[in-house]
Amino acid sequence: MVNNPNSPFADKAALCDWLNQFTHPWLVHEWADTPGLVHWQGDQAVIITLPFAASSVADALTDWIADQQAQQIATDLNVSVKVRVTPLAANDKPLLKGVKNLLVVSSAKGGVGKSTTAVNLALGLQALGARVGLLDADIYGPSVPMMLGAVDEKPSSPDGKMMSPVLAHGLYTNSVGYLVPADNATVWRGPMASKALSQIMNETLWPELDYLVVDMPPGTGDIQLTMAQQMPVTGAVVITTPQDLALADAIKGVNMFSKVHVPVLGVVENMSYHICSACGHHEAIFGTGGAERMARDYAIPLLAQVPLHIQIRQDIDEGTPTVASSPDSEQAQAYIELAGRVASRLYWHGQPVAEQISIKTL
Ligand SMILES: Nc1ncnc2c1ncn2[C@@H]1O[C@H](COP(=O)(O)OP(=O)(O)OP(=O)(O)O)[C@@H](O)[C@H]1O
Repeated sequence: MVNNPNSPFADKAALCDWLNQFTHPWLVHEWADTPGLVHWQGDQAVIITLPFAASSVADALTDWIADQQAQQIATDLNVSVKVRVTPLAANDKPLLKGVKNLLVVSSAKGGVGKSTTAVNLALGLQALGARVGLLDADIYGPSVPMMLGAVDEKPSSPDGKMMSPVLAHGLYTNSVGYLVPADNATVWRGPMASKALSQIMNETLWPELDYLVVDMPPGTGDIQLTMAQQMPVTGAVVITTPQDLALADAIKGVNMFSKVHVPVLGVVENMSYHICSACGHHEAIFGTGGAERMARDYAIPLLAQVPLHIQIRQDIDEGTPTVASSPDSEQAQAYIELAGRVASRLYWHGQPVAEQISIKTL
């Protein structure tokens, strides 16, 4: 109960009622009532902490409050809005040391744009104010070093045991591609591939990260299943393309995660429609409606429809992914929007864990 007679609100519930008038697609109805988000001791200082990558929401909320105060509402309060990502429980496994949330990006078949999406999604989370790592676990086609323009980099190992990730475009990254030339990795099979994978998974010394995005090998076989089972995964995103066959495969991907109790956040339809680089015209070259139908029939959220755009391919081939090179473009905004949806769904459907007990070694 707040007893300050000068306060515009009788108590915290009244303060939260006021804040709940601010709405955003990434916030739930009556978001301000969520424990831990609004701090107010009854004095003039109110601190709002958004618990997932959402700096654009923080900016919009700050503007809304300024607007309200310009209308003489709550003028006595000094409200600050910040983002601090909350660690979430991951299928009963202890979190990776330093990593608050582990997000896997997967596809049932190769070539659908899984790595391109993983890289731009990681950069999108970063654009929303998070500290992000990217683990390239695609041992058969480790493309992350090339996509980040870091093929000549190598992780350092100050203690001769653990690897320090390579920093590229602000992302902390590791990949078997840094350890062996990309051409060799594609011929790896069985034990060699598993050994390389367990090495980068267990011997990387991640700094404090809000999100670690893992680019999985394509497919729904044993190796993917084992990985999904062994990692402390907070949520999975499945990438597909609009063709009927790819959509049918995406269901396999969703089912694989369900088997090992990993929550699937939803599906991304990549190359959903073509944007002409000359005139900006949108054309649905593979037809429309398939992903929406699948989402409806199988109750899987459709997280984003990413356009097919020549610039996405050119940027990533040059090692400067679109979200890093032209963050204001329509294509980059599609990835940033995806990142916000992923981060918000992860939080609102997740189970927060206390930070001091969450950080354990695997
Ligand atoms: N939305 C897009 N617009 C234009 N080009 C794209 C888009 N998404 C992916 N690409 C291009 O398609 C090709 C395949 O993409 P990518 O390597 O990301 O697929 P993948 O599913 O990770 O493949 P793999 O199974 O080999 O790992 C790349 O050349 C990439 O630049």
